Amino acid sequence: MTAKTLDDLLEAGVAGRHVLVRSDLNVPLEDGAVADDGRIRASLPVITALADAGARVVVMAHLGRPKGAADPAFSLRPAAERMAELAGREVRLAADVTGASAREESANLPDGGILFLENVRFDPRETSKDEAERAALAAEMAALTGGSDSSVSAQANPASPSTQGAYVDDAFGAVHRRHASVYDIAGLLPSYQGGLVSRELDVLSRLTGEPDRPYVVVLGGSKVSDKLAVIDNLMDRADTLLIGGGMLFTFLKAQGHEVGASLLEEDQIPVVTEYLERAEKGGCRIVLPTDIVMASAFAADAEHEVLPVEALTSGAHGASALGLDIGPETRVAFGEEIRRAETVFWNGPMGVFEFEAFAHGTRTVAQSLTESTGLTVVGGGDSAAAVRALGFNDDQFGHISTGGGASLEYLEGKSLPGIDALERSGTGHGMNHSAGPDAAQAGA
Ligand SMILES: Nc1ncnc2c1ncn2[C@@H]1O[C@H](COP(=O)(O)OP(=O)(O)OP(=O)(O)O)[C@@H](O)[C@H]1O
Ligand SMILES: O=C(O)[C@H](O)COP(=O)(O)O
Repeated sequence: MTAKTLDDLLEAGVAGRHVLVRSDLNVPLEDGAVADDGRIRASLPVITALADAGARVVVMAHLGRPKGAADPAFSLRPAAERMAELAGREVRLAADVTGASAREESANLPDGGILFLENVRFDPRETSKDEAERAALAAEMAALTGGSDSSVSAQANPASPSTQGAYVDDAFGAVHRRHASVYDIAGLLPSYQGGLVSRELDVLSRLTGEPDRPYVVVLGGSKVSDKLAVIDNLMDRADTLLIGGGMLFTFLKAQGHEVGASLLEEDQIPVVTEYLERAEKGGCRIVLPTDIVMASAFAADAEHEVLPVEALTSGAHGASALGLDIGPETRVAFGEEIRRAETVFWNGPMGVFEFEAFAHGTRTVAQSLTESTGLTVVGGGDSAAAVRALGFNDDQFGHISTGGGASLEYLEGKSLPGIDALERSGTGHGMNHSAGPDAAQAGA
C-alpha cells in the first residue's frame, strides 16, 4: 500500500482547483510573534509549489492546545504573517475554521492564492473521540473545495475535473493524531502525501531498516515513560544508547545511586532494570553518564558542582540537590561515541539547556553531531528548538525532524493514523471519492 504523492497531484493538474493542505505550523510564540519558524519554513515548499501551479491553496493547521473554542492567544495569525513574509506573497487568514468567513474566503480565492483557515482546534470536533463528530467537520472542510456552493458535500458533489478538490497531508508532526483534518478528511477527497511527510518517512525509515553502523541513539529530555517504549524497540537495532537528560536518573536509581530531587520515575525502575540486564547480556550497549552537574535548585543561577556518579551513592549531596546536566567527563565520552558513529538519532536535551549553566551537555552533543560524517537525525520539538537556541543551523545536521511525538511513534513501530489514511486512500479502500480524474487514480 502506497500513498499518492504531491508529484502525482501536480501531474494530474491543479490549476483552478481548490487543494486543502494540512500543515504542522505548531510553532512556539513569544510576545505574540513566532519564536522558531522551523515548521513554517519546512511547510513552505508544498504550499508554494501548489500555488505556483495555479491551485487555490487552503491551509489547515493547529497551534497549541486550545480548548475547542476560538482563543486569540492560539490564533494562526502570527504563523500566516510569517508564511507571507517567507513566501513573499499574500496569505489570507479566515476568521473561522469552516464557518461563513472560511466559506467566503475559500470561494473567492484566486488561482495561485493562499488562504489559512483559523486554528482547526478552535472547533471541538477536530480532536473529538466521536467519529461522527469528526466526520461532520471533515465533510465541512472538504466542502470548502467545492467553490461557492459550500452546502454540497464533497461525496455528493459530482464535481467536474476543473473544480474537483484534493487533499494533501504535509503535517508530519501531526500524523500520529486521529484528528478530522489529519485522518477523517482523507476519506472524503482524493488524497496525497506532501513532500515533507515523504522526506521525513524516507529518513526515518533508514533508522528502522538497515542503518550504517555503528548506530548510536542519544536519548534525553524529561519524559522517561514516553521514551521507554522507544528504548525497547531500538535496543534490538542500535549498537549503543547514550542516556542523558532527566531520564538518566531513573537508570542511576535502578543501579542503587541516590539522586536527590532529580527527575525520577520510580515506577519505571523495574523496566529500566530489565533494559540494563538485557544490555549486559549482549547486543546493544547502554552508556550512562559517569559524572553529573548537581544543582542546589531548579534555577538559572542555582549553585552547582560536578560530582562523579560514585559520589551519588552515599547521598551526601543531600535530598534537595538535583541533577540538571551531564558532567564534563561524560560530555567527552558521549562526543567520542557520536563522532565515531555512522548513524546517529538524537532525541531529548542532555540537560536543562534553557539555563546557560546547564546547557553544556546539550551543546556538546549538538556540536558532536555536526562533526559526525555519518547520517545525523535530530527528532523532537524541544530538541530541534534546543539546537537552534544554542546557535546551530539546520543544515549542520543530516535531518531535523519536524515531528516530536510523530517521529518517536514511528521509531516505536506504531502505525500512524495520518499515514494509514493516505495509504488507504491510495488504494481506494474504504474511500468515497467524487468522480473525476483523481478518483480513478485513487483507486489504482
Ligand atoms: N536533568 C534534567 N532535569 C529536568 N529537566 C530536564 C533535564 N534534562 C533535560 N530536561 C528538560 O527536558 C525538556 C525536553 O524534554 P522532552 O522529552 O520534551 O524533549 P523532546 O522529545 O525533544 O520534545 P517534544 O516532546 O516536544 O518533542 C527540556 O525542557 C529540558 O529542560
Ligand atoms: O508539536 C507537535 O508535536 C505536533 O504539532 C503535534 O501537537 P500535539 O502534540 O498538540 O498534537
